[in-house]
Amino acid sequence: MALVAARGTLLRAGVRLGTEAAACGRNGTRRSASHRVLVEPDAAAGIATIKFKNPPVNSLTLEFLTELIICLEKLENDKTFRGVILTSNSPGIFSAGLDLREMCGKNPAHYAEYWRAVQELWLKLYVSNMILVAAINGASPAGGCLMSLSCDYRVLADNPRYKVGLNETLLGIVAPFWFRDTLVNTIGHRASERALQLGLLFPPAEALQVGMVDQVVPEDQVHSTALSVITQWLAIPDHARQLTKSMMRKATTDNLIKQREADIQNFVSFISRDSIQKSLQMYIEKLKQKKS
Ligand SMILES: CC/C=C\CC/C=C/CC(=O)SCCNC(=O)CCNC(=O)[C@H](O)C(C)(C)COP(=O)(O)OP(=O)(O)OC[C@H]1O[C@@H](n2cnc3c(N)ncnc32)[C@H](O)[C@@H]1OP(=O)(O)O
Repeated sequence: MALVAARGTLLRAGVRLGTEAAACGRNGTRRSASHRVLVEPDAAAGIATIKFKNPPVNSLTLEFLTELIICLEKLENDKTFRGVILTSNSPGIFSAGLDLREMCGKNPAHYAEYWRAVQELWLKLYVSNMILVAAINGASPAGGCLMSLSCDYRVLADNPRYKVGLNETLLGIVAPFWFRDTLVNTIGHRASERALQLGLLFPPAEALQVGMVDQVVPEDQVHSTALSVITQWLAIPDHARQLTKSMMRKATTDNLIKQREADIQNFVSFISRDSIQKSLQMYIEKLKQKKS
């Protein structure tokens, strides 16, 4: 049902599915997946690199989310690809997380459609049968960080400006339980409690220390490191690795699946509150003022 909704959004957005299907195909040459998602397939290696291309900051707009979901689904169904690297086409910004404009000044039906797409992306990433490695080549707050936490391994470029973390409280909003669970599963309960309450954004050395990322490497080695990690993981028999991943992660995704509609309703009523709308607007203003 979610994918049908996602396809509906794409068609409304004027994205041609035929073009996108071709883009996630198995040719060894670089192709453009859609407007916002580039896929570089290496069929011989069984690895595809997905590059986010939603300027200026790769924020997760509904259209971008939808394109990512469909692209991941196509790769998942194409047995050529056993590993995927997620990275940004614009070094400096991995992803600014959820698009604030999707959560501001819209109607409840829009918020519901948007949140369903956010849930769907997380579900696709978190229990993917493929090996997912995040090559984090830029800042990655909130939803951007969630995407990387949903991968199997994270490589972060060593640049003090590239902070990662779930900073929702700084916006006056609350990370939902499945964001929390993803973080807890990665860095443990105590570190998550502190990070979530304070909305901490960790620079590379701290991110490594707390376990938000698995490796910090010089900026120009992020992709090659991700590639060599995937190559190591590819040596493990797929069925054993996949069943183990599922055993580790399924309870967390089942928890959302069984209360998915309630989670959407909760998001819609929370985000529609006047006080939350004001907080978000103030935050957007602060981002604008930072420039002037
Ligand atoms: C019950 C559950 C309820 C709620 C849960 C909701 C969960 C939400 C999770 C989220 O993901 S919320 C989003 C959190 N994201 C952020 O806090 C990131 C904010 N952005 C930044 O910190 C910075 O923009 C950056 C570090 C990513 C990049 O910095 P820089 O390169 O200096 O770019 P600018 O700040 O100048 O931004 C350029 C441009 O982009 C706009 N923008 C930035 N982030 C977002 C965003 N998340 N959504 C939409 N638009 C964004 C920014 O306003 C600028 O726009 P201009 O029009 O001024 O050019």
